[in-house]
Amino acid sequence: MTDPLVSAYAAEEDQAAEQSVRPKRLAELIGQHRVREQLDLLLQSALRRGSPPDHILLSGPPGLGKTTLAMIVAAELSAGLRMTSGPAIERAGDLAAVLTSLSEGDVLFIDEIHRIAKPAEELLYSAMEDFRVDVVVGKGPGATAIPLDVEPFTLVGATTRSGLLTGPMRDRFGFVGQLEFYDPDELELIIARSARILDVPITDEGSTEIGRRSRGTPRIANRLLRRVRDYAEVRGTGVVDLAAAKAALAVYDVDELGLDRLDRAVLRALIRQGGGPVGLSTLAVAVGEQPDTVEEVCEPFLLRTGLLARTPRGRVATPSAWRHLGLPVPAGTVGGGSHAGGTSPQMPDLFSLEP
Ligand SMILES: Nc1ncnc2c1ncn2[C@@H]1O[C@H](COP(=O)(O)OP(=O)(O)OP(=O)(O)O)[C@@H](O)[C@H]1O
Ligand SMILES: [Mg+2]
Repeated sequence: MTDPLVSAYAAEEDQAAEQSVRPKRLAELIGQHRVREQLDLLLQSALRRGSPPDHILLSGPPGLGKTTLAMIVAAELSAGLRMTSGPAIERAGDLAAVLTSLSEGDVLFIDEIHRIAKPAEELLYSAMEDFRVDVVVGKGPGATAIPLDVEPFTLVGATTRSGLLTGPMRDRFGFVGQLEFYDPDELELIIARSARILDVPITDEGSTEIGRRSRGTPRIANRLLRRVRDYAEVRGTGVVDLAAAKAALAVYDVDELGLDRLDRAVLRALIRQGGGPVGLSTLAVAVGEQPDTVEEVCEPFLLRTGLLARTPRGRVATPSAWRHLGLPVPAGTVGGGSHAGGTSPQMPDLFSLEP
């Protein structure tokens, strides 16, 4: 099972806690400079023209700010916001009801848009392109399609798996923003900001330590801040400082790189196979998880930190992975010439062990 403490997926506790610390405007957003700049241009020009901007697709691993950005888009446009998700739209009729009730200029946010049902997806195409939907009334030979107008709106779609989107769907977005993992210093700023909002006393060393162990993910950073605060209140001085951060993160089994139990299990499974290559489905079985979770949540971060590499024949553990787990790097096994092309297994850690 995914470790609830460092999992990038939102737990129930997060949902309430996240509301208060969510940045509300583009200017408040920390990090994601590229997407922020691109969105700023898109929204400013739409505001000047006085018409809704192109449809926006946001993609990236869980917890990096897709929902936050969707809310920001609506706020920057001073537009109404409707929120739904792919899995919630089971029938085309569900979607038609949402679409025809939109007001001019509204932002419609569809989370997990890659999981929308096929008939609904096709309805969405015509709504996105022509602001029109055909609603089928009746069944069998007597069924008729009634064309209905949809007010001009902006769709903001979010996906953790842009690779799963169909071509026609992807083509209908005028802007695709790819969210990236955050650097430790950006996470440090996010933690300091959240601490201010939550009225948690914190030192610079405290936010640095939590930031570099937050797995590149603001959701995890905010969650670890709450856990270290608990520790500081119960066993420490009440201040989130370096000592409290180190002690609390040890209690919660968050390692030096912020890897969670599943990340470590993946690395161990690879290493048990001599470092790989191991195929995704075999790897998923070995760690008792869904292949989707391994691919969506674990791999992006392990790739980013240079602990895992993808090769045409499967996933391999890099020498950094062996070292991270405290194991000697076997000569010639990993880091040898076993996989052609791709990333060099010798590449340095992007997140080094030292701050
Ligand atoms: N750039 C940022 N600056 C400050 N805080 C951020 C930023 N991005 C995200 N956060 C915080 O991280 C939390 C998670 O972000 P959000 O819910 O937007 O992630 P998500 O990408 O939608 O995740 P999921 O894929 O699970 O839906 C938010 O509560 C927000 O407070
Ligand atoms: Mg979200």
